[in-house]
Amino acid sequence: MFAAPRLSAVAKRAFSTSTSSNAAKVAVLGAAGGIGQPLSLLLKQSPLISHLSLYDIVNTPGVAADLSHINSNSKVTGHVPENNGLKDALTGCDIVVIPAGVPRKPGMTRDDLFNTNASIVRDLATACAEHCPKAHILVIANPVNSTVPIVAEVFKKAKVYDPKRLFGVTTLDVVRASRFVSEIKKIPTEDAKITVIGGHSGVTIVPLLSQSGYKFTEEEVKALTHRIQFGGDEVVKAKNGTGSATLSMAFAGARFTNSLLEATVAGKKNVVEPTFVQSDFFAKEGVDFFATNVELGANGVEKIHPIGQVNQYEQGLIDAAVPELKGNINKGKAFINKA
Ligand SMILES: NC(=O)c1ccc[n+]([C@@H]2O[C@H](COP(=O)([O-])OP(=O)(O)OC[C@H]3O[C@@H](n4cnc5c(N)ncnc54)[C@H](O)[C@@H]3O)[C@@H](O)[C@H]2O)c1
Ligand SMILES: O=C(O)C[C@H](O)C(=O)O
Repeated sequence: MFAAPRLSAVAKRAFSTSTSSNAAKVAVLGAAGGIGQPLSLLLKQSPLISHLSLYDIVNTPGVAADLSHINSNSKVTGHVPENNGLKDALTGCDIVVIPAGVPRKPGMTRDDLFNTNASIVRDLATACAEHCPKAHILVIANPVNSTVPIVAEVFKKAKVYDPKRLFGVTTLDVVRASRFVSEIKKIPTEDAKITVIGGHSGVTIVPLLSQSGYKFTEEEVKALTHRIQFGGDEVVKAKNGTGSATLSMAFAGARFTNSLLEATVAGKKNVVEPTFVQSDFFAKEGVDFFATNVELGANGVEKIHPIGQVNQYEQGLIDAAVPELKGNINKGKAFINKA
């Protein structure tokens, strides 16, 4: 059973007066996949979506027909590549969520997915730049540290890049951090708000436990940090060759999409989510994308929150993350800008 999305009073008000002008067209690209299906189910419950547009290279007509029987108010359409399917899926979109791409198997890093997923994301981004250049693009496909710069470069080439509208979805890292800390501290998850910064792979995932308001032993900090950084591997190992996190990712992807809808469609203020966006914290080191808490507004990124105070251990984590991030980001950029 999937949890219903959290609806704020603002979203409920928008629902009660729902018209097409205060609800959005949202596309999910890769909608028939392990993440795509449960994510689409969760999004079907949003009163802030008027049209849920599902695209995949296979099986979306069936997924769309199934979801379309749910008696929430959004229309659902399914699209495959034939007959201009991608164009129809994207035209008029306000938000595009991209979980299209292959997942890891045991023994692989996220970077090992680059060879397959870079071209999938490039081609989908090219279509977005053409058919919905003003849409907010939410990238789930791994390696996020490289696929987000790929989308940026494609949009730059098409002269439609707006850094306020491009997001790497790193929500799963804070969802995990909250759950893992709540288990150790025996507190409700809503009281375990953990800031996670950096990127979305291994050592680039940097939890700032010192900012949580809780005290941890040195041993707890090391164990928790490792578990948050490598939480994805736990799932990949347990799934034993059949994929990576899908259900928790769908939950996290829906949380981020719903937050963006609340900020962009319902006009809610002070909506803050962690996300991997263009930012200049480490521009001097050649790192122009970085995940931090970001306030979302009508046009996407409203305000990038500062990293805040970190302790010596966390500074060491940041120092390890930055060069790795630089390599991942440059790899994505080079893929688009190669001769
Ligand atoms: N950002 C994160 O936190 C996070 C978390 C979990 C997984 N992921 C990543 O999300 C991606 C998807 O994972 P999954 O488990 O859903 O995989 P999956 O294989 O179950 O689903 C991927 C879907 O993408 C579709 N697809 C492939 N090429 C496509 C194209 N050109 N256009 C449209 N659709 C296409 C496939 O047909 C498939 O239905 C992976 O890259 C995975 O690593 C990211
Ligand atoms: O671990 C993976 O490959 C998928 C995802 O990035 C995750 O964090 O679960």
